[in-house]
Amino acid sequence: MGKGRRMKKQGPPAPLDESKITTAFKKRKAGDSESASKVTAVKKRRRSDADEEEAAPKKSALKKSKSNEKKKPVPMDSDSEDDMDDDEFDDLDGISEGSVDSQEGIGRLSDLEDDEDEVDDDSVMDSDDDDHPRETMFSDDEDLSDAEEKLTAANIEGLSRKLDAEKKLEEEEAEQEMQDAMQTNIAGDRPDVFADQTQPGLAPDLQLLRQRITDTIRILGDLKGLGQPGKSRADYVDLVLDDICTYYGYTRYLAEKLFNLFTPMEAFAFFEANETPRPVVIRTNTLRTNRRSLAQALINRGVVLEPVGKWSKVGLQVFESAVPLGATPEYLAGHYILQAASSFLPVMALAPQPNERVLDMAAAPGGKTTYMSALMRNTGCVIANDASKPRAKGLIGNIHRLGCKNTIVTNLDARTAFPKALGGFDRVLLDAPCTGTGVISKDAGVKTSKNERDFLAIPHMQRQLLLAAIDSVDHSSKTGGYLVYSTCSVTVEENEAVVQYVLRKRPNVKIVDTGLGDFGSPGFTSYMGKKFDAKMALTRRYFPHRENVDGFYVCKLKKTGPTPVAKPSDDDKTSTGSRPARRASAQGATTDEEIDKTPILNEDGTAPNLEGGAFGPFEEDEDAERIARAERNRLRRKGINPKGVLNKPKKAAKGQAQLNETADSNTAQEKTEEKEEKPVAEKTEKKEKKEKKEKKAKKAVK
Ligand SMILES: C[S@@+](CC[C@H](N)C(=O)[O-])C[C@H]1O[C@@H](n2cnc3c(N)ncnc32)[C@H](O)[C@@H]1O
Repeated sequence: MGKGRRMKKQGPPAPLDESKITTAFKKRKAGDSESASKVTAVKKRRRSDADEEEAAPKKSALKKSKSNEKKKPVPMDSDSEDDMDDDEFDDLDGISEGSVDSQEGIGRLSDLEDDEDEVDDDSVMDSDDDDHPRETMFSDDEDLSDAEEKLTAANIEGLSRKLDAEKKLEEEEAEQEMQDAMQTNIAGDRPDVFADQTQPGLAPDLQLLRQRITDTIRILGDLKGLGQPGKSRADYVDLVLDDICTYYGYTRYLAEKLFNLFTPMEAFAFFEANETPRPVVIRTNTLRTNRRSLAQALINRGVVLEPVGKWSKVGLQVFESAVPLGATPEYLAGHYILQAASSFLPVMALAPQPNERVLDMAAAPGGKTTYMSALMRNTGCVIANDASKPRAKGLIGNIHRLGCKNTIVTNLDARTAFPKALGGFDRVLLDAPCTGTGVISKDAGVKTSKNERDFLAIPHMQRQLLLAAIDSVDHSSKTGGYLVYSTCSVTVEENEAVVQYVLRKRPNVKIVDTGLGDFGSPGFTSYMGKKFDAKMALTRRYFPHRENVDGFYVCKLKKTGPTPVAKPSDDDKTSTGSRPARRASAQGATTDEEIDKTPILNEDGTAPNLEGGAFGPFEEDEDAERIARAERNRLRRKGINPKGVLNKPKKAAKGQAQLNETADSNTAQEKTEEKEEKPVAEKTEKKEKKEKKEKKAKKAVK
């Protein structure tokens, strides 16, 4: 499967099978990928030239603008909106809608108002029966398909027949090549992957390394048949992990964590997918235009695109562009935003409705805020919060550019600000700061920058934020009462484990269907011996190698009852209380009068067991102890006696301080603001080493 072909469609793929993965093996044979993409680009160019000839009468108007333009691979100002520079947003501040009107192509754009009846109906709804997945939420998309298919046909006509034939041929060749390779490998009955490949003084031969990875993975799939006598599964896993680290450049810690999420074969496909960029996608801003008009305008500028897939009514996948997508008049006029396809999903799951009161807890740079605002048709109110001031500025830039008028930006730490400052929302989105293991193709730095400490500190912050999110929802909302938790990470610690934690702390929430249909895979219901809530299967996971989108996790929760008003001592940790209750307190009413005391029952009608922390505040000590335990284990693994290194009485407090600091800065999105902090034990180790050195030096002097 070539890169271009993989980018062509983003719909739900067939379940991953071995043949797909073996094709992936082929794709990244040393030096292949670049030439493959070039070939694809050339093919596309050829294809679109042919298209132009075929569709000549239809496209005479388009041809004029296109004839002298040579198609180029999508140039952009940034990979996606999530990665935009603040400067870029600042540049947009001075641009008014009026000023854009004088620019090229605006004749078409000014017609948009007449097209009101054609504006894509991109509204989304909650599932009627929360516990049972709806048939599909995408069926109404089909109404548009006629018009859009014509448009797409004008743009990418000819992609099909000729390409299909080429594709078939390529696939047959690939299959044959793979078969040949497998035969060669299998022929020497049990491949000896442990034979030393290194040549003294030379860097590892990447091709040999790659071959050994594929061999080892194959052996792991049939250890009995292909394994060497005396070698265990652990030996092979150890070897393949070492090779993965060398070949792809991961730390051993992260490679192992990611490897453990999949079968060895699938893990390889995941690591491979992280080496290639995901398709470029733009989201139509339906506050300003509709997808058809936008596509037409961009086609006129030489952009090759098509609808992203049946699952979205507003997404356009861009294959090639003669112009930078972050600088077209349509972009500047706010007709679209560069936004990764998977980041549409949390908003679609939340399904904000017109006139609701919605909170976006961690909103910058605003891809999801502005989508929510569009779904609400600029009615109601979206509170868009972000703890980072520079990022909040970018958020404001996007809100202005996209014409969102129902949005208020706040710059608060959502862990403590909500619901204290504001609460009682109909819906809350928590698109949490995370380690970014789902977006390694965009930020390869994640491969080496995320360590054990991050995987404790970041989930710690995520748990705090999610409790605050739950407490900010009005369970009695007539239209909502929902919240969505999402991350762009694929690790269990940041996803299912966080949700499991809040289910224990807040029996007044339950997991409901995301409404995202079959796209993606169900969340894990167990992992490494840990069992999660059975409904965790209703949460959705998205992977680069399965859906060809950024890795993402989406969980939708419904608040079923009030969060009791916090005890005064709890207030500073995590404030709680529903809007009616807090309003009552503010008005001097006794909370007894106002609080809905209807007991929250289990699904089977029995009373829940509230012992062991239910409705408790966020437990700092519990987490600090968790961190300290992990630190002790880490030291033991290194052969260091933790007792000698860690100062017991101080460690919890230090661990906590360290946690909070890390949580503030150490996110994938804020990597530029990251501070280098050394863990307590590391610092102590260094100090000890320094002292030893000094002693040695003194001895030497004597
Ligand atoms: C994944 S990004 C959000 C992306 C955004 N939802 C979008 O679609 O464009 C996470 C954001 O969380 C913010 N953040 C980190 N800690 C926070 C906190 N304690 N309170 C609020 N926001 C926080 C970061 O500044 C970052 O912008």
